Amino acid sequence: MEGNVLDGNNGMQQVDLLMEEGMITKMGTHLSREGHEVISVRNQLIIPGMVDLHVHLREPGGEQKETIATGTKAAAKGGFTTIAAMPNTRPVPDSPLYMQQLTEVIAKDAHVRVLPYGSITVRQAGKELTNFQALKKSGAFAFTDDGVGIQSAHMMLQAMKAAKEQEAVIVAHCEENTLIQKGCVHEGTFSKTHDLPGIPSVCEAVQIARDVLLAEASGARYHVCHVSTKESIRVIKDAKASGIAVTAEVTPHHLLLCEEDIPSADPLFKMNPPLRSKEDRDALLEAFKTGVIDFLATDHAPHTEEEKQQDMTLAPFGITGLETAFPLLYTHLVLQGKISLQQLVDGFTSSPAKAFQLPYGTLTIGAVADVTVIDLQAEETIDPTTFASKGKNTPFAGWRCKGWPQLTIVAGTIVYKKEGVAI
Ligand SMILES: NC(=O)N[C@@H](CC(=O)O)C(=O)O
Ligand SMILES: [Zn+2]
Ligand SMILES: [Zn+2]
Repeated sequence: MEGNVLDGNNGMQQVDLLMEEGMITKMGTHLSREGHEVISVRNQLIIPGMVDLHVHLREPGGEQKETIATGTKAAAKGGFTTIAAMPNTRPVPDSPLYMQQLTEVIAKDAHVRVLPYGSITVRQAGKELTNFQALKKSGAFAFTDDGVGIQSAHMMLQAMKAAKEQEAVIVAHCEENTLIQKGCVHEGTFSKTHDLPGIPSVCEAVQIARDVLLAEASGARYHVCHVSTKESIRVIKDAKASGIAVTAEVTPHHLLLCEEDIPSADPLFKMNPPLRSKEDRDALLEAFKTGVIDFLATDHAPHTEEEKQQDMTLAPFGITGLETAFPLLYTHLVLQGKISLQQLVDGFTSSPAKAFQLPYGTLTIGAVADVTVIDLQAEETIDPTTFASKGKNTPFAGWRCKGWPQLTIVAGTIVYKKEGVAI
């Protein structure tokens, strides 16, 4: 393969990549082409295969919203080669049996690498810890109850102790339920003008503050999902300064949108955590640029059109993200001069890999041949009807973007090629 390589670890180079048996075996200029199939993408950008550690695939139990087949097809189309699947499915992967059943479907149906999360508590009900050792043995990559916050400090401490024993990361959706009454949007100007129940910023930060102290007490590795408020950033920054092993992610929608961008009580703008204030959005961008927030994750959360046609209070939380993440951030942050291309690429490759000690997200000799090719010039309008995902629920329909993935390679095998692309 030949082209311009931008790697979070190694910068931009014009190189040839040799892939053999799923690995990168040589990199350099003027490598011999003899006996090899040549993929020439000279005017395009080659980056490490992208990593998204926060994806809802919905299978088992929610196949009307998404399946492992459709969700991973969407991932491949979005340039992702490794994704981590959230456990808020039915059943929840809270036992070795359910975890095994899940890994069997992944082995059979997935178009990209899928790392399944095990749940922290049985049925994600917050009452009883799962068996981390048994779950890890049957394939759990890390532990989370994403979709709900762990309400009990005692439960979270037990979870962290168990995770430390297994050298696994605790991944947390932070939301203190006693501070919310059926909220559906950020408690702020939009909730007031539309008379909708709000979700206050403090319900997130208060749980992160509790958890970083528990992480310190237990010595566990702790990761915060979808950070949305400036107060959360302050807590994470202080915890990092104190040497606590915490990392954090931010979604494209929280970097690009705020409550002022919600045109009406439209459920396509309803997600959890909600779009916050402009100050929160700006603080998130700054935190990502300075490394207080470690990496990017989509929180791809597909739902059916019927579900999203209900009113703002009844519709489920969540928006799709896999197929639009790179073009959105490239066009509306990189091309606007708000972050560098390197920061965007790192955020979806080397940074999540580093935070979770995964052997992906880099193009180096001996690494797995996970590669994504992007055309930075190609310009298209986001059209949900063309999504590979079953979930068409995006607030970004109609946005014009550059930087569309053209080719996605997992362990040396092409899993996505954009229609009409010559290689
Ligand atoms: N983010 C969302 O708005 N929804 C997620 C749950 C979650 O990530 O908390 C979902 O499963 O739909
Ligand atoms: Zn969540
Ligand atoms: Zn989620």
